[in-house]
Amino acid sequence: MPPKQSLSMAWLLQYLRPVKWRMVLLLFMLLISIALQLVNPQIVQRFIDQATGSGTVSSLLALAGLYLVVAVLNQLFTVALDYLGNDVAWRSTNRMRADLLKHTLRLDMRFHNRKTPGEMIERIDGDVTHMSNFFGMFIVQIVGSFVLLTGILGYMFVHSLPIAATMTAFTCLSIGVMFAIRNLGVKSSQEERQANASLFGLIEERISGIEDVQANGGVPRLMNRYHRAMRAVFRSGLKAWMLRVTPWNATVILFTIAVTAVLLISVRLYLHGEITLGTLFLFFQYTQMLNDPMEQLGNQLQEFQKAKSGMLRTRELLSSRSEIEDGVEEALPDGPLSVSFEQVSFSYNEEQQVLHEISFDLKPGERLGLVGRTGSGKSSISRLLLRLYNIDDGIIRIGGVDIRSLRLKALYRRVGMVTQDVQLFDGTLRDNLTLFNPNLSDEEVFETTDRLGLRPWIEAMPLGLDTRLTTGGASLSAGEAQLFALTRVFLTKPSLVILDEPSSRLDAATEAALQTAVDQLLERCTGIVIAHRLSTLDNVDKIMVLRQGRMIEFGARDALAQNPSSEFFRLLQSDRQEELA
Ligand SMILES: Nc1ncnc2c1ncn2[C@@H]1O[C@H](COP(=O)(O)OP(=O)(O)OP(=O)(O)O)[C@@H](O)[C@H]1O
Repeated sequence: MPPKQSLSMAWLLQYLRPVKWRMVLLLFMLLISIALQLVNPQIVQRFIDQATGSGTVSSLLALAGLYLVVAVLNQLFTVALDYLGNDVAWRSTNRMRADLLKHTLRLDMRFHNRKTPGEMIERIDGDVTHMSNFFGMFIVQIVGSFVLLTGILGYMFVHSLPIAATMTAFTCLSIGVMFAIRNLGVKSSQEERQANASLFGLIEERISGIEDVQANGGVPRLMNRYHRAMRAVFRSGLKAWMLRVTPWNATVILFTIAVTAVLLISVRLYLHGEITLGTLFLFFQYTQMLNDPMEQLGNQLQEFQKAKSGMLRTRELLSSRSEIEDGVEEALPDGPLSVSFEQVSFSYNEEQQVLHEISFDLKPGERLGLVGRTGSGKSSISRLLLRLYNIDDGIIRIGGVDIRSLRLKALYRRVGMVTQDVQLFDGTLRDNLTLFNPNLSDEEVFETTDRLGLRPWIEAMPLGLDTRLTTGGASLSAGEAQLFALTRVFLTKPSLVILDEPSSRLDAATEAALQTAVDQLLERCTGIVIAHRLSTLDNVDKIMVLRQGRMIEFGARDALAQNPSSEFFRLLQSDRQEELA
C-alpha cells in the first residue's frame, strides 16, 4: 500500500477532542493576558501625560501601582499559559505515541526486519515530540497573535489614521510573505527527521551488539560511522533550519522599515501639536509590541513546518499495513493439535526461496524432530506456524484449521514457542515466568517448576521468585535461559509447542535437566523440536530432514534410525563419531 501523505483534519482532531476544554481555557487565559498587555502601555501614556502636565504625586503613585499590579498579573498568566500549553501538548501527543506503538507492534516481521529499533524509537517519540508544540500552542498562539494585532491596529485606527494605515499595510505584507513561503522548510525538516532516525538506529544497533563491537575491535569503525551519521544530521539540520527561519527573517526586515515610518510620522504629529508626548510613547510602544505577535507567528510557522514533517512521517507509518491479516475462526479442537503442511513454499524476499513445497502431517500429540544443516530452513518453519510471515504458496493447518482463517489471538493462546534467544523483560522472575499474568499463582508456578525439576534453580536465586531480572538476557546463562523459557511456555499450557534448541553445548547436568523438562512438556501436547544435537531426539515420533529448504526425508524416527540407506541414519552415524572424537 503506498504511504498516504495527506494530512487529514479528522485524524488530528481525534487527538485534540479529548483536550478541547483545556484548549478553551488556554484561549480564555490568553485573551486576558493580551488585554493586560494592551492595558499597560496606556497606563504609561497617562503617567507621562500627567507627569509632563498637571498630575499630582498621589495620582502618579496610583498609576505606578496599577502598572505594577498589571505587570505582575501578566507574568502570572504567562506562567499559567506555559503550564497549560505543555499539559495539552503532552496529553494529546501521548495518545498519539500510544497509538503509534500499538500500530507498530502489530506490523509484520518483514516491516520490522527493515527497521532498526532505534529508528522506531525516533519515529514513535521523536516525530511526535515535534508535533507537541502544534498541539499545545499552535492554534492558541495563532489566534492570540491575531487578537493582539487587531487590538493594537484597532487602537491606532482610532487615534491616527496614517500610522494605522502604515502598520496595517506592513502587517498584511509580512503575514502574506510568511504564508507564501510557509512550506519552504517542510521537506528538509522531513530529511532532518530521517537523518536523526538513522543516527539513533545506528547507536541502538551497536549498543545492543556491544560485546561483538568490543571483542572485534570495532570501536574505531563504529566511531567513523557515527561521525558520518552525525554529519548527515548536521547538514540536514542546518538546511532545514535555514529554510525554516527564512520567512521570519523576511518579516524582520519589513518590520524595521515599518517602525521607522511610524516613528517619523509620530514625531511629525507631536511637533505639530496633534498628539501628546504620552501618545507618542504609546504609538512607539504599540509598534514595538506588534513585533511580539509577528514573532509568535514566525515561530509558530517554524514549528508548523517541523510539526508538518512529523505529521507526514507519522501518517506514513500509520498507513503502513501489516501483511498478516487477522482471521475470524476462534475454535480449535481441545487437547493436542494436529499440524499439516500442504505444498508450502516460502521466501523472505524475492532473491531467495527459503522453503520449497514442504508437505507433512503430524497427528495430535505426535513429536517431530526437525534436523538439517544451518540455514536449511528449520527456524523458518517455526516462524510460519506462528504466522510471523505469510507463505507464498500452499496451506498450513493447525487442528484442521487453515491458520490464515484463524484469529491470531486464538493461535497464540494455543501455540507456544521457545526460541534460542530468550527475551527477558524488566521485572521480577515471577513477572518474567508468568509474562505479567496476575492470574497465575505462585503455587502454579512452583507446581510447574517442581514438575520440570527446576525448583532448586529458582531457590538458588537470591530472592527466589522476587529476584529482579534485567532486560535483554544478560542476567541468565544460556542453559538457565532455556530452562526459564521452557517453564514460561509450560505455564501457558500450549497444545502445540515448538522448541528451537540452543545450538551451543550445555554442561551435562543442565542438559539433563533440560531434557527432563522438554520430555515433560511434550507429554501433554504436539511438539516440534528443532534439534542441533541428535541425542535430544531419542523420544520423538517422527523425523524430518531438511536440506536447502527442501524436505529430503520424513518418517517414523525408529524406522529411519534403523534404515542404513536413510539420511537420518547417516546423520546419526556422523553425530556419534563426532561425540567419540
Ligand atoms: N529475516 C530473514 N530475512 C531474510 N532471510 C532470512 C531471514 N531469516 C532467515 N533467512 C534466510 O533463510 C534461510 C533459512 O534460515 P533459517 O533460520 O530457517 O535456517 P535454520 O535451518 O533454522 O538455521 P539455524 O540452524 O542456523 O538456526 C537462510 O538462508 C537464512 O539466511
